[in-house]
Amino acid sequence: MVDSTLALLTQGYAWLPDLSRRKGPGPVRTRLLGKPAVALRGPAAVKFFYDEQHVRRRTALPEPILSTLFGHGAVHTLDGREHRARKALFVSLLQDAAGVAALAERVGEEWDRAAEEWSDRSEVTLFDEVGVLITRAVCAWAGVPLGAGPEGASRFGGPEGAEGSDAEVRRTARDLVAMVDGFATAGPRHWRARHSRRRQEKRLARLVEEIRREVRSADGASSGTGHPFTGSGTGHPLTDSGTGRPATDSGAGRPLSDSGAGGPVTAVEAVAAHREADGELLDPHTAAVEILNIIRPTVAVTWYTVFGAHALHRHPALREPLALDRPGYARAFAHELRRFYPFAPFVAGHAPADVEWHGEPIEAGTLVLLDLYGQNHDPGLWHEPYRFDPERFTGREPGRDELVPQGGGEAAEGHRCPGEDITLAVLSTLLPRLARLGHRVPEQDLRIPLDRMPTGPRSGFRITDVSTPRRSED
Ligand code: HEM
Repeated sequence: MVDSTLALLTQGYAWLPDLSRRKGPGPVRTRLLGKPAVALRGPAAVKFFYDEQHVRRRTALPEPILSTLFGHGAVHTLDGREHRARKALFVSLLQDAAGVAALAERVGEEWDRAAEEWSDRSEVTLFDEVGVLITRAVCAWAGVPLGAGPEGASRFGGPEGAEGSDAEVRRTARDLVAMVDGFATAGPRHWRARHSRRRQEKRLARLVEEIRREVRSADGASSGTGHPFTGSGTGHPLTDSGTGRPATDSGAGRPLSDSGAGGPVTAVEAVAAHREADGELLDPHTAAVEILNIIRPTVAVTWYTVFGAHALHRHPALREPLALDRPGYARAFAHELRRFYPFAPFVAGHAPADVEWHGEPIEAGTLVLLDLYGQNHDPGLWHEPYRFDPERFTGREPGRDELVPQGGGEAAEGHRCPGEDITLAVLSTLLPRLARLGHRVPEQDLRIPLDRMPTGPRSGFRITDVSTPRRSED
């Protein structure tokens, strides 16, 4: 059988749908990186794929993807008990309704501040600016200091003054975007991604060590009992867990919202305090990897925001219900953006033993792909799948394994993305603002190349003559 690695790299999102069309219905057999592979799609395939008897993740992700997108030792690479213990940390942090709402509110405030500034500029590239404003919001929310800024001076000696802060926010945004942008290419974008990841991992590992030192010394000063990080009874999650449960389950306070007892607990503090299935803290490097697995994909919502601008430009009639905040419409629009536009192409794991899918044998060691992009455009599941229509989702939520841009199954049990609430909340905050933003879209290259991964409008979506709703009323 022909190896498809080159075809994947050159055709991008079109590769698997093309192969499926050529081979007809049913699983698609091919080879990737020299190994036998089979691609599946559809709600029943989602159930099959997310059963660990059928698919395991540990060795499935190639080194170039780990060194750019996810990080070595990331939750994405774990199975079984180790995965469930680590995943509980993400689920408790990222599916806490108050925490999600607090993040979305911050993103909205940053947009409002930025939009005022855009109106003083002759032209703005939306992709760049949205990346920066989400970076600013998510880092403040997660407890990642970026020099002095609205939150005040850094505990960790970042550059002082608003200018220093702005430069650092932009540098960090560039790194976070680069990690996503360079995972599926062999050229300079890939090396930039590796470099960005190394820089951010180093910095965040130092932050974790510093937080742990601070807590140890505070704990020593207040109680003077026993070994730090093991049940000192101070109520701080870093010292109070020791149970193998994630710190945020300890009752020490709700993550990311002011608990009133023991003060707010940030995502960074929760990761620093998290204990693995064996009761051990994460080593600082892995903790840094997982902090990045919270802030990097939040910044990746930039891609969908720009797709939102593209959709509104192509379908101006959809602007009004968004701008007027018709109940449920922004969420429906966000679902349709995630279905229609290409982002994650597929997810992959290995068959741990000889297994069978609908009578088709899948040999142990076979790479099993779940075709996310293909499923989101499957005419058997979606009427006119290549038509952008948010009304598909008005008045109804998609089925668990039907719409799968961020994986399928249950987030708490399998590898489904734990960041869907955040993705939807951030988009539901930004899309109505985007629809209300006065602007012009000058002549530019808005094509979205399917052979580039990840992709987006080539121009980054440039806008001119920006006016904010308040300004235009002045
Ligand atoms: C831009 C929107 C996003 C897209 C397209 C996306 C897509 C995905 C996909 C396809 C997976 C893999 C599912 C699997 O392996 O079965 C995943 C996993 C993950 N995502 Fe997202 N995601 C997004 C936003 C977020 C956000 C906002 C966060 C966190 C704040 C996040 C955190 C994670 C984590 C930690 C995992 C690993 C889960 C595990 O292996 O158990 N993602 N995401």
